[in-house]
Amino acid sequence: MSNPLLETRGLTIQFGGHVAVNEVNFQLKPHTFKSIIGPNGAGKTTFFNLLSGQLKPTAGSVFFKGKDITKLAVYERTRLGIGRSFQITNVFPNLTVLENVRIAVQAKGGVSFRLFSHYRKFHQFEETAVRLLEKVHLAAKATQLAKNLSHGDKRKLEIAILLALEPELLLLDEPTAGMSLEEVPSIIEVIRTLKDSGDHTILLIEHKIDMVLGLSDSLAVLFNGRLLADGTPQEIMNNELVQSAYLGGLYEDAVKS
Ligand SMILES: Nc1ncnc2c1ncn2[C@@H]1O[C@H](COP(=O)(O)OP(=O)(O)OP(=O)(O)O)[C@@H](O)[C@H]1O
Repeated sequence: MSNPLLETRGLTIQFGGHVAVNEVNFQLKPHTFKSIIGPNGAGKTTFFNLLSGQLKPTAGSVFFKGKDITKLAVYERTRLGIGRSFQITNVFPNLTVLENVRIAVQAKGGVSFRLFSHYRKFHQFEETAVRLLEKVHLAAKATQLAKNLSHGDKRKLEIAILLALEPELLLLDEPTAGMSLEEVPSIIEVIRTLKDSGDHTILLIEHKIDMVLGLSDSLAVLFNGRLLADGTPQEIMNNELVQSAYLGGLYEDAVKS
């Protein structure tokens, strides 16, 4: 049995009187794909914020590769190999798609703009950027300005920028949020490509269960800040606790909204 890449022990955060994440003990094995599901307000994004360092817990710890990272800042966690996407797309609108990714590759390479005179190096960064755009099925739009992309393509661009940091662990926060129904299959395809590449461990938030059943090796169910269950998709669908607390009644909301 491999050690977990990511682990939380008793992870808790309280906002005033509200416990948004409540004593969560969670494990993620390397090179697996897990989705966190749960209705609106279950604590999924807050849990992600605790993993990526945007929030500090009231109690409990986060471990990455066995190291306690609870007190580390976001950039330190990024450096260790944790890459996180947000529900809101975050790209430079007036740069081209390729430029957006090339700058991220360049930043990872530690080369500043002023030192950026060596043509060969520039070419290498650009080649890497093109390769990343191919990975997210966006190479054909490399020369378009980012601001002219559809919402779905912006999400793909954001993933390519994230990949430029070469994260071992990818935290994807509702990659289909705000997308039109027509755009959803293509982003799912991108996520499947990332999974099949075997290069990353992936943890994905989604509140529409049907979206992730076919993709996930396992599902973790958050409900009222608590980890209600964690298992294979089959185990989760058959879990009585999940059925009564989440699938019963709330499932309809979760798949429709
Ligand atoms: N900074 C904050 N201050 C106060 N309450 C917060 C804060 N962040 C989150 N909460 C509360 O914590 C609970 C969990 O919110 P969270 O956004 O993590 O849920 P979620 O499962 O990601 O929901 P959604 O699917 O709608 O994104 C909610 O009740 C929310 O109002």
